[in-house]
Amino acid sequence: MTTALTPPAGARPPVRHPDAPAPGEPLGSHYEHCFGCGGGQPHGLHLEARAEEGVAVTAEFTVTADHQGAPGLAHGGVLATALDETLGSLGWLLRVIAVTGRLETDFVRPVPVGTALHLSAEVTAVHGRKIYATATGRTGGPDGPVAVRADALFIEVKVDHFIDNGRPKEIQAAMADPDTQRRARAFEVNP
Ligand SMILES: CCCCCCCCCCCC(=O)SCCNC(=O)CCNC(=O)[C@H](O)C(C)(C)COP(=O)(O)OP(=O)(O)OC[C@H]1O[C@@H](n2cnc3c(N)ncnc32)[C@H](O)[C@@H]1OP(=O)(O)O
Repeated sequence: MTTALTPPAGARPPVRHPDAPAPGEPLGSHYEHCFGCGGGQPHGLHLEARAEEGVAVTAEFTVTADHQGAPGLAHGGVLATALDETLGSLGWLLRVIAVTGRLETDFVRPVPVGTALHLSAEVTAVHGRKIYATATGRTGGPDGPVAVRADALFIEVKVDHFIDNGRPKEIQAAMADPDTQRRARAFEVNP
């Protein structure tokens, strides 16, 4: 792991927000057209995450033929996306909006099409806007062998990050999303 992913002296343990969803509760999608979790992406991962105790989540995603790199095997970038999405959903337990600054991934075993990847992620430390987190993806069940793992640094941002950088068409549509939980996750967690 690079030094950029080692929490500095003065980093603190994460604090679960009092309004975080209860352990076992599904987090839902933060954006209909998110490639990781959105229902509106036919070839997306449709990853479903739920809250765990502490500042942790678990999630599943099944590798389909749309996700291949080598014949019959998941593309590494797709697996990194699954880790990134799972890690990204941790922000909802802290009630902050955060984007990936750095994602360092180990690909330990190939993951065949048809495999359900069992992901788990947790925040390990927080230092100012920097959120340090780690994730694993296992095959064969939540206690199966590790196929992929990642360490990551997320950076807390304000909603302006999306307003200033996203395309107005999608931003306006997302802000008018009638799904209030999804809109809250995307934009209203830390106004
Ligand atoms: C609509 C739905 C919404 C819902 C949102 C949820 C989306 C979930 C999707 C899954 C997650 C994603 O893929 S998110 C998409 C992929 N990620 C992105 O597009 C981010 C692109 N990068 C950026 O926009 C920017 O670089 C930021 C915001 C990350 C940082 O810029 P900044 O705000 O100007 O902050 P900056 O001063 O540079 O950095 C703050 C501190 O973090 C450190 N830092 C920053 N980047 C790194 C790095 N790569 N490696 C090490 N350290 C770093 C700096 O050294 C500094 O430390 P110090 O000096 O304080 O010590």
